[in-house]
Amino acid sequence: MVAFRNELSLALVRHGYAAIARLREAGGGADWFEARLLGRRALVVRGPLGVRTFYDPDFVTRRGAVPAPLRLLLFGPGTVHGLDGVAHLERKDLFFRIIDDASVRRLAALVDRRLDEASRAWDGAEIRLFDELTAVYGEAVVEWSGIETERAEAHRIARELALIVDGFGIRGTAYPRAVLGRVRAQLWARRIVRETRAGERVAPPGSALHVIAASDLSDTVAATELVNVLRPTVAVAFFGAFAGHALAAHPEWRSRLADGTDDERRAFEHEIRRWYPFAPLLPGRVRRDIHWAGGTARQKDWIVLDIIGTNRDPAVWRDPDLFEPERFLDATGRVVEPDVHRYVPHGGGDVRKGHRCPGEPSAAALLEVTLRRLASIDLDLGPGAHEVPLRRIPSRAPAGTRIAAHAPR
Ligand code: HEM
Repeated sequence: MVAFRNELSLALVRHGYAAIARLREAGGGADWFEARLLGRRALVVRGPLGVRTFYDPDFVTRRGAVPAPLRLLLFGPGTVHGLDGVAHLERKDLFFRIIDDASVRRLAALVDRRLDEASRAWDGAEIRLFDELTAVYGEAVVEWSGIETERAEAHRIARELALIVDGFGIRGTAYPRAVLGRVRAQLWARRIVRETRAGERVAPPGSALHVIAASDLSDTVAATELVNVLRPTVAVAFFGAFAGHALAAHPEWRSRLADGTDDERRAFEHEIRRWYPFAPLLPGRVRRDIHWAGGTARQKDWIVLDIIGTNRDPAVWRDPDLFEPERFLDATGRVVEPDVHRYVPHGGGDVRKGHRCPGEPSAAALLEVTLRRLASIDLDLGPGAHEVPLRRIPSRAPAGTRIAAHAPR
């Protein structure tokens, strides 16, 4: 039993998002501490120095960093996430060619239009916000990606993609359902890529499908990367549902978000991604010995970046456990963009050089338009929906609870 005492995978199963904090407390409370992951030594780090170390390619590699059951489920075969060095930068460039300021604006406009349409049907109804947003984001991103398809088909694929993300905690029935979702989404994407390459389907120049189909990736890897654009965009629905929760919990912000400045919406959006739980950690493998106050992490040991602990690091954030969007506003009401080594819901460091998420601008833009729409609707959380579930990974708010929505003002 003693051998399992500080085994992170077991702690995650037992304590969900509180796992790392509990192991840290049990080990004396230091920012960096030693644990075990899948039976091997793991250095768990948080805070700015932890982020710098985790993203230093001299010390950390991503090869073999994500265990296969999770890697194949979440990211797919041959994905950008597991590449290092030049191969990684070349693959990453594919995503920068797809996601730029103009394309993010286009995606946000598509989402805004569909949200407007969908929210009119919510009048007086009880809706599941997560499901509604999955459909809205899914339909928008399928169109934005240059994939022509029926609305019902876009909704079906959006549900598969949401299932994949819902299973990343690798627990209970969510995991096998997620695996089925991955298989179906992967086959669908491979068919789309093949049809495009065969000239049977036309993708608008510059669209995700066009860029990916024109690449020299195999059909399977091209399908993987197409899903790596679609899946995480649908996954913004996890934060979108939290946005509904945050608005219900902080009604004093509603008029500021419906009619206020872009800066206020952006500050609120930043705080949602800092405060609400989604990805709990990132795993890497030590490439070169890391000497730290508690010892030495050796080659092939795990290194784990504590995302939640960094986003709530008391050495960085004032009252880190309070939900306070004002922390991202300066005295003149302008938004203060968070530091890339202190704010890591999408990973940290330089997005161009490391593995940080290239889709962060899309996620932020989607959340901002969602906040503006939701702020003009009455959202009543059902009984029991005020707690954010922290045992289950990924958490969802408000899990399975209905929200009474009323017509836009
Ligand atoms: C809910 C919203 C999202 C969250 C919380 C999120 C989070 C993350 C995290 C934590 C990483 C890993 C960073 C690392 O390994 O250092 C990542 C990587 C990635 N994300 Fe996102 N992401 C989101 C949305 C998006 C969107 C909308 C896209 C694309 C349109 C996207 C595409 C990617 C890709 C391609 C990578 C791999 C980057 C690499 O390995 O270099 N993500 N994301």
